[in-house]
Amino acid sequence: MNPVTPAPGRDRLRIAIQKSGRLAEPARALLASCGLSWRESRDRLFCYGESLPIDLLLVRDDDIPGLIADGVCDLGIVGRNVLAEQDLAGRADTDGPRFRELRPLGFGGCRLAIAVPDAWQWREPSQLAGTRIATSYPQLLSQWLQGQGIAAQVVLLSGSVEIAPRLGQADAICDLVSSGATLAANQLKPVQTLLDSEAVLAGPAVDFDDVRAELMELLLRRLDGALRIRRSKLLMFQASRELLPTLLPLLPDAEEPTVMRIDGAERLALQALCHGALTWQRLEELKRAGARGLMVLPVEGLLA
Ligand SMILES: Nc1ncnc2c1ncn2[C@@H]1O[C@H](COP(=O)(O)OP(=O)(O)OP(=O)(O)O)[C@@H](O)[C@H]1O
Ligand SMILES: O=P(O)(O)OC[C@H]1O[C@H](OP(=O)(O)OP(=O)(O)O)[C@H](O)[C@@H]1O
Ligand SMILES: [Mg+2]
Repeated sequence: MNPVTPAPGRDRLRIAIQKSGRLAEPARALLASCGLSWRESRDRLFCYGESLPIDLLLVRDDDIPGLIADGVCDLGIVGRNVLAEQDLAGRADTDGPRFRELRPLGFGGCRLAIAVPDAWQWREPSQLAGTRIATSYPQLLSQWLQGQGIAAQVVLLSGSVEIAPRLGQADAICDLVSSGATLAANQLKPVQTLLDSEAVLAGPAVDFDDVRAELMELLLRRLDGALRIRRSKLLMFQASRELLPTLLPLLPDAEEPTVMRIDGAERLALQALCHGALTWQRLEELKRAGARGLMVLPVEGLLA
């Protein structure tokens, strides 16, 4: 099958994902955890859905919004940063948003931020007036500058934005930041976040009116289950009965725990499905409140 021709009759759903890069592996793993399996084409650009009529097209992440806009693909997994930038870029042709963010997916987390040289005494955004700001995100940056009423020059660079101030091409930059290591290595500091980003499942702003609507609904249902499970853990511990009123409020994101008596004693064994992050701090808090033998287990599947 030719990967860039819409599927005949539109009886299959086609999802664009990154071929290689940060989002490639987690995107495939997430879709696989929704029960999707594929047969890969020899050129490794197209994956034919075997378990469901849902195919994958493997592309550069920057191409994903355009493929959705052109109807070549129905959905895509892409960073919110790329989607939002290209949505703004295409607004001249349409009245409202061209794309819809269907689900945030919990990976590829980063932020689009303005960074200035370490030596700057940063106080407020108005200091950017009259400066040159290098970025690969001209639309998002221009929109933010306009909202702030700041007149600055946007210098468009496709990569290696962080070295622009050292090369004298710009005074400040606007780029993706995750750990902050790249900024630090270039003697820059982040001063203003424009967008918090993560990978999202994106689709066109308009609804499908054929079998793709049902396929998308099925996929979203499975995705919601898979995402919920991904964050869920089974917490097991023991405690004496009189401590329950102290311990249970420490588990606000847990479902009603299962409570079992141990050998008729006053000690209880509890297991609770927790949907929030079970950090070391939370476990230590439970221990201080009298929980013993705390154990956290991954959840492989869940059928309510
Ligand atoms: N340092 C980072 N940490 C976490 N996520 C990031 C980071 N940098 C970028 N991302 C997210 O991952 C997405 C893909 O980044 P990647 O570096 O793989 O893209 P790319 O080099 O443009 O790949 P492609 O070859 O597909 O064009 C970004 O658009 C962003 O949403
Ligand atoms: O805050 P950090 O953890 O350092 O991450 C931020 C860097 O990561 C991304 O670049 P990437 O590593 O993908 O390099 P590239 O942009 O040159 O592809 C991004 O463009 C930043 O440069
Ligand atoms: Mg790219």
